[in-house]
Amino acid sequence: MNKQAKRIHRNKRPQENFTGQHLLHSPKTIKRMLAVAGLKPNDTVVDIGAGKGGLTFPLAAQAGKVIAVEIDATFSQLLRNKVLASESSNVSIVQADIRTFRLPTSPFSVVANIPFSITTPILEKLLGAEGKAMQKAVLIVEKGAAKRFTGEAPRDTRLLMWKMFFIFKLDSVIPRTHFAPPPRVDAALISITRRQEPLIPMQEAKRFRAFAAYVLSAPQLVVGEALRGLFTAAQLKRVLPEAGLSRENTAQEITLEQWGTLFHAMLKHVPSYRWPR
Ligand SMILES: C[S@@+](CC[C@H](N)C(=O)[O-])C[C@H]1O[C@@H](n2cnc3c(N)ncnc32)[C@H](O)[C@@H]1O
Repeated sequence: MNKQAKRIHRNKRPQENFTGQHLLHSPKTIKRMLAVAGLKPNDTVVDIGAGKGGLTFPLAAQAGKVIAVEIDATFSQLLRNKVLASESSNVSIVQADIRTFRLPTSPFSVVANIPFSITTPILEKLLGAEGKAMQKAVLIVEKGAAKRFTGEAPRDTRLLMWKMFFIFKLDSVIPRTHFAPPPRVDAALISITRRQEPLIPMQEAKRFRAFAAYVLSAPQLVVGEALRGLFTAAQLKRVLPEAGLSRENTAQEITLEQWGTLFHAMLKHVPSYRWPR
């Protein structure tokens, strides 16, 4: 190694912990997660990234069945030993990468302190087609991500699409000191609950996202203008009041319910060859 390489090597920051092994050691936070989850004795719950079982065993005391998915071989073995030593016959340990694990096909919930670095792939999995049996997720995520997911009127079309099917709520901020070792950022507890009545049909998710991208391509544009390429002037006169919008509202002000109404209006009134793709 030459001098310069040596200097770079010495100055390098400690390697980022991509497996996010920040174990939760706060009984208060665990209790709060259980309260938000509101599990019933017959429920199936998936613990993503079970670690040493800080959440797994409290979950097993409340749910019918717990599936604990953990990528780390040492943690998985430790969990198996804990299951053998305990009375928790309702816990299955699966050593796997959550990204390739097959989700249950009958109704289930998720309660987990997930590795922050794969938050998006986890949400894509849970909230997409594979997660069609997922009823509710109670998750610890990075605080910044939690604020973004639970903010009003998102401009991110994927998040907007998810919100047609799920209600996102910020529960509480969790200080980094509740984890060992503490992560570099604070965390937050969120819940994601499947809507009883989705705002748009499930099979239209992709089409909705294209519609949202079209309308939000200029978020500060007033809706009358943003929708002019799709609806005729006469249609807009009826559609906007139906959605509770005035011409002066901007595209970024459209609420979730209004998105649903506008999308339904497009399906009903606009010929399909003009739908955004
Ligand atoms: C933030 S820790 C949570 C551990 C435990 N649930 C707790 O709260 O104490 C995240 C856990 O996810 C595991 N993990 C990381 N990447 C994973 C993946 N792709 N699939 C499954 N588990 C993963 C880590 O090994 C770690 O145990």
